[in-house]
Amino acid sequence: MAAAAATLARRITRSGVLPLCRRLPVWGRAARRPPGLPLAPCRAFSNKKIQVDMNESSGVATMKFKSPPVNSLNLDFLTEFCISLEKLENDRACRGIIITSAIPKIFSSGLDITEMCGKSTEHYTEFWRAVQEMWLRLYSSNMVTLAVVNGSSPAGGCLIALSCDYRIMADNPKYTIGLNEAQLGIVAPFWFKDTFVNVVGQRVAERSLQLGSLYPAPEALKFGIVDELVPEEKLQEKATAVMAQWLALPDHARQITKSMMRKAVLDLLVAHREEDIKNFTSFVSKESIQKSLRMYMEMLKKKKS
Ligand SMILES: CCCCCCCCCCC/C=C/C(=O)SCCNC(=O)CCNC(=O)[C@H](O)C(C)(C)COP(=O)(O)OP(=O)(O)OC[C@H]1O[C@@H](n2cnc3c(N)ncnc32)[C@H](O)[C@@H]1OP(=O)(O)O
Repeated sequence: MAAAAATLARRITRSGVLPLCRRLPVWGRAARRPPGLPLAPCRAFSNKKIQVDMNESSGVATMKFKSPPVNSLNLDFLTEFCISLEKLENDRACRGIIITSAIPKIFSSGLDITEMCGKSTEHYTEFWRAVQEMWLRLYSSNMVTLAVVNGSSPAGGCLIALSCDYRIMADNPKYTIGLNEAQLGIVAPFWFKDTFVNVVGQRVAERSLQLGSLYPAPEALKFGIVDELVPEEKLQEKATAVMAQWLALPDHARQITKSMMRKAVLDLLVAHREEDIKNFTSFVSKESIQKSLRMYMEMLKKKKS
């Protein structure tokens, strides 16, 4: 596992573009399972920050974020996330993934702000490439991707949910979700924006992005950021039912349709990846941006006392 992580990290950071394997539609992966063979009911693999349980009889993997205190997306987390996605993508038995959190009340707090503060240009480059890689893999996945948002999910956490095919959120107004970058004095990059527009439409996205709005769950439902609200104790049951509904269709038709809907947005980042990294590094390296991020971190810490 450590060797695989190191290899992937090297590939992400050195070669520039990690080959996005199996991006094109896979024809009926479930149909290739040898008929009549007994299936092991469940397999699991776990890294430091993400637990994956694979149910082979349903072909559904559950990926649980378990990086306390708040599942922030640092370089190690992103690398593990990419490795887990790659493993599942290449596993013919896996047709769907449920992405959720093992940390109570938090889905993910978004990008780890400390990765964007006081670091070198090389570090910002490596970090941003990993963020891009995570999104490219998730948004282009052939599997059915279902976000079970069982806690707050600002910024990068919201991006993960938006990149899935369907979003179920716990029906709790204390949990918020949204792309709140503007509140930190930073700007959601074009592919965050495009992903958001593809889910909620231009008007809601423009207003929400300019205001950096974080929506309590009921409002998130109203604006289409999530598809359903479910009492927290019913999330698992609902996720299983929704997944079964999506998996009832032939894989190839769903996959080609998904690829058709998302291709333009994916292609844009692939074509402008290096430029996007340069924009990010020069943006976060500005003293004014560093100051905003430091103040935001201080505000988070003060809020406690
Ligand atoms: C020209 C255009 C060019 C564009 C170029 C690109 C520009 C840059 C784009 C960058 C995009 C950024 C995306 C992001 O995701 S930024 C991150 C945004 N996240 C947030 O705003 C969430 C902040 N956190 C919270 O609101 C709360 O912590 C939360 C609701 C998640 C949980 O609250 P709770 O009360 O349960 O926990 P605490 O607040 O006490 O937090 C516990 C500790 O965790 C630390 N923490 C929280 N969030 C983060 C984070 N995102 N990164 C790092 N650390 C985080 C918090 O400080 C506490 O730490 P301590 O225990 O040490 O005090």
